[in-house]
Amino acid sequence: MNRIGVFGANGRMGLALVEAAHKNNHAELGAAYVRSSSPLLNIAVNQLNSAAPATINFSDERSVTNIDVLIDFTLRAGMREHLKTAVAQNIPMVIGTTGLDSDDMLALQTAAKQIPIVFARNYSVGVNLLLNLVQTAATKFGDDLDIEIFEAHHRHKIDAPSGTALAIGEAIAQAKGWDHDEVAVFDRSKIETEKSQNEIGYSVLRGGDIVGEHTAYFATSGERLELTHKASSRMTFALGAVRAAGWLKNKPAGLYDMQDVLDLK
Ligand SMILES: NC(=O)C1=CN([C@@H]2O[C@H](COP(=O)(O)OP(=O)(O)OC[C@H]3O[C@@H](n4cnc5c(N)ncnc54)[C@H](OP(=O)(O)O)[C@@H]3O)[C@@H](O)[C@H]2O)C=CC1
Ligand SMILES: O=C(O)C1=N[C@H](C(=O)O)C[C@H](O)C1
Repeated sequence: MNRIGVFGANGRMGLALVEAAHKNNHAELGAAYVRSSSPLLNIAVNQLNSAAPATINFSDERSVTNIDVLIDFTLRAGMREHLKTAVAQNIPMVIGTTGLDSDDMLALQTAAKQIPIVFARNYSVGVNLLLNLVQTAATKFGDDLDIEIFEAHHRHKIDAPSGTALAIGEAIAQAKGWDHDEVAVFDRSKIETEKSQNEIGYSVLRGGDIVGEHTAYFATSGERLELTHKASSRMTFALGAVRAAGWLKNKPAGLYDMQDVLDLK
């Protein structure tokens, strides 16, 4: 049995991960961690999610013991602290936190020299298939092509564009042989020229309880292809992350992603 420890266990994804780990036949929820200052410490997890085991209380993230894989879906600062814990204790890690900067990515790469890490900006099967489909679309149209990415999420999401939108854009840039940082356009309000075809435009909606929607548009003269993924439950991401945790056990140190887990490369 894979004993899973979930950081940020009181968060939206944390509560879904706790449930997914508990329900998985090959995994067991070992611990549900919250910050050391949290008022939830020692409270039963199933008071917040009735599908969680009655036997596990929220515990202090500084006391990680007897865990096979750690999962982190928190925020940048939390992820950095949790990464240090995983490296210090030599525990494999699954990370879904988005909104990371280049320094955070460097920290992930450095840590992955010592422990195996799966880092994915989306743990759904559909989005990981989409990452391959957009590469085909980007290369099969001619040069007369405009590429745009739209994403929509719930009102609580703080990073924008979403990690998934950026992953889609990076996959397209890679297929086109472009440097993503040079072709990404996040704001057109100050641009007074026509759109270049060597760019990837991003747009964002935040509202209500939208779990996560992404569309890549391939618009050419005379036709338009729209590739859309819609997540309708956070449990999709949580189940994917628990699947990644099972895949990660006994893997050598290295930085992996969900396409490795799903054998989509
Ligand atoms: N890769 C994927 O498939 C998916 C990724 N995500 C990503 O997961 C992340 C979490 O999303 P969501 O669950 O909606 O967010 P929530 O705001 O609901 O939860 C965030 C959690 O992180 C904890 N946290 C925040 N900062 C710290 C810190 N410095 N130290 C320790 N713990 C901290 C919070 O604790 P507290 O309550 O005490 O502040 C809370 O438990 C986001 O980055 C989101 O984009 C989401 C869905 C799918
Ligand atoms: O914050 C979310 O909710 C989500 N975040 C991820 C992202 O930034 O792409 C994945 C998913 O779309 C939900």
